[in-house]
Amino acid sequence: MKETTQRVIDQTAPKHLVDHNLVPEAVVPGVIYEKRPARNLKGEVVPGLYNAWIWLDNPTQYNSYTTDMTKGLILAFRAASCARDVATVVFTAVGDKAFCTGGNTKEYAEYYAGNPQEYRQYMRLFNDMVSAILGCDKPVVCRVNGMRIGGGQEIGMAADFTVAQDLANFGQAGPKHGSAAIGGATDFLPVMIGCEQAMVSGTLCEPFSAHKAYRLGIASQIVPALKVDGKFVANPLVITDRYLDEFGRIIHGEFKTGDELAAGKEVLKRGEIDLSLLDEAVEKLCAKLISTFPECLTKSFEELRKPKLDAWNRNKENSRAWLALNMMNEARTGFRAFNEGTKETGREIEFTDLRQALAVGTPWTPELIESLMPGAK
Ligand SMILES: CC(C)(COP(=O)(O)OP(=O)(O)OC[C@H]1O[C@@H](n2cnc3c(N)ncnc32)[C@H](O)[C@@H]1OP(=O)(O)O)[C@@H](O)C(=O)NCCC(=O)NCCSC(=O)C1=CCCCC1=O
Repeated sequence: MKETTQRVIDQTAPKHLVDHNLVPEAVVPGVIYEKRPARNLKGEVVPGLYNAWIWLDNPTQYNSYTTDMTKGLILAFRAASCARDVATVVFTAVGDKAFCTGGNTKEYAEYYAGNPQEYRQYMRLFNDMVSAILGCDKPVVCRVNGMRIGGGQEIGMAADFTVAQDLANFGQAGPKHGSAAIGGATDFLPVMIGCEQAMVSGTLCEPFSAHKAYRLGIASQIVPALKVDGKFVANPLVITDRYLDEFGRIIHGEFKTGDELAAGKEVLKRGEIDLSLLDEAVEKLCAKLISTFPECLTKSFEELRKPKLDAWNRNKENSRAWLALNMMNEARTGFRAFNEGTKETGREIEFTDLRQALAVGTPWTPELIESLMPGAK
């Protein structure tokens, strides 16, 4: 820093700063709040400036968020938002398998199933968590370290930027597990990728590869993460070397099938995952962001958030009410099926059995739900 600027700081900066945060410090298991020194475009540390790295830390359950973790995230985003010395928030998770696969299905199945008034309270926290991301006073970069599914995709899309390692898949799970993707996905997806592809993602629950997410506009950058024989290679399970098939359909970013897939799996087995390029890309983006006027940057991202924020604010209260009541039947069934099922029995219900029962007017009774559980005779 120039000496003259330092002198002005010494003479005019207040000796005591008012704390605008709600709580002095929040330590919630499952969420890590870390301040890392910010770097400039040359990669040098900038003294006195930081990026707040907010980590989901529940890797054995694919970084799904529990009720306590939603509280931790609200507080962490609030802390980062208020911290004068924090320039950018990096929102990420521990490990290389998952960024987040949404709400904790064990908690959903064992506590909230059949308990709509409790789930309604939970949804207040969930909504506040999404709003805390969308309302953060700092730009938010989602560092996608692994799959981003269900509510994980929703809180990830609430961020301003998505930078992903290319083995990560992106998608929704709701209609397969007894929910609707109305925790943000139905608000954000149409404005981010258009109504048709949003419909595909939000209803069919077939994940997009990172390459497809990048092409459609869910991610602004993807980087390779698999190292084979010391060299980074693109996700070998995905078509990345050609754009069109013989009929002119886009196949770039689609998952490989058949022999090509089998060969891809062999490559995957031989490799090791290295997220250093992901970290480099995230640091570079953070460096670009601090190389701007702070208020002009803030005004810019506040305006650019509006299409997502408007849709979210329009729908979030109704969505909360609907999701609470849905815990009485479809969520109660779907989340229990995922929680109680196994690889052998499957973790989803036989959807056509339920549809056949409802088609002849069968009411939702505990017996109907039991009969639908995977493995039920
Ligand atoms: C498709 C999957 C994401 C990944 O599948 P796969 O790669 O086959 O891994 P699994 O063996 O299924 O998972 C590994 C272990 O992690 C546990 N796990 C995974 N996700 C969760 C979760 N969300 N909560 C708790 N535990 C989870 C899994 O049980 C495995 O552990 P185990 O001990 O059993 O070996 C697949 O995992 C999957 O579909 N996961 C569930 C996705 C999901 O349904 N999420 C909730 C969606 S709904 C939601 O998030 C909502 C948000 C707010 C609004 C309302 C709402 O519904």
